[in-house]
Amino acid sequence: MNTMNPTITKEADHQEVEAVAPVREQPEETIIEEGKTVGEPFADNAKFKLRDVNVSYGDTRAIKNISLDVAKNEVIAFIGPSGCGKSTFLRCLNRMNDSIEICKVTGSLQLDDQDIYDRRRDVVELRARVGMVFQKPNPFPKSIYDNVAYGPRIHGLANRKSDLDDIVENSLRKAGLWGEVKDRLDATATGMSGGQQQRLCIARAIAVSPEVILMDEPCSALDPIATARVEELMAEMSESYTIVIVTHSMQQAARVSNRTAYFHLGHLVEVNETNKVFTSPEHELTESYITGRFG
Ligand SMILES: Nc1ncnc2c1ncn2[C@@H]1O[C@H](COP(=O)(O)OP(=O)(O)OP(=O)(O)O)[C@@H](O)[C@H]1O
Repeated sequence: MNTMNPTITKEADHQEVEAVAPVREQPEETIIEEGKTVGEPFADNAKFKLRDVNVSYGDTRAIKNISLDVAKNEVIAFIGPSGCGKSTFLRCLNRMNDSIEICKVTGSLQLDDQDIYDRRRDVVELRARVGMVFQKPNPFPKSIYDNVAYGPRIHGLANRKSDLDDIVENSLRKAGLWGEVKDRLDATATGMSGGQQQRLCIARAIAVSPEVILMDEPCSALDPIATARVEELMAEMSESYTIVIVTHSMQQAARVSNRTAYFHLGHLVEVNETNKVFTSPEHELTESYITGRFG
């Protein structure tokens, strides 16, 4: 870990980030010590142990020496201005960055004390354990039933049709969708409303019995009613799953999460109980962001 000899980074240096995603009234005088996060980034019952994580796209550093634990069965929200690295960091947790050729991830990333980036690791199995829900609902152009049954089929989770039927029904129930679709399971999923499609994608993730669900701005394409439904669902799901959510909405982070992590230009500035982050943040950058001074 680099905290013994932290690199001092002046934030005005990072033109490449600002060029892509302009951040208003960046407090330029604020110095962030690389690898130094204020608050409570570590947990006793860690599901993920992430240490000294760096991510680059070619020559551009997007994640700068971040260390964080994600606790079992917590809901942790990643917030911060556009381009600060929230999605990049989230995608490390189930190796979704693997498909980006110029993306290089270094550091120690462990799930249940096992290296996520071990060469021998089966990435398909990893992504079944660590499921993902994306910003835009992305159901397959198949029936509602087949969308949910797809994962269990390829992972061999059901031997008989009746087992598969049970998995589909249970997953749709957990996603709060069963009542709305039980009479039209053969209808095509792309004909559903956006909110229903997103809950279908959650059902699809749940169907392979994941331990963790990563959510990358899951409500940004939804109206307020559909958003409220997904947030209710997250509260129910948090009893069974560890949830990591990237959100642009501070209100959403405040409503759904136990802990909040504030990212800034690739640094993890602060991690604390959500209530503390929004009522008495420790770092001046967190305070500036949550009070709307920039971002
Ligand atoms: N595929 C990619 N290739 C090159 N650079 C990328 C790629 N994806 C992200 N980046 C860069 O990495 C940095 C972090 O981006 P990232 O999308 O992780 O930020 P974010 O905080 O999730 O942003 P937003 O809130 O706008 O979604 C940005 O400078 C971005 O331009």
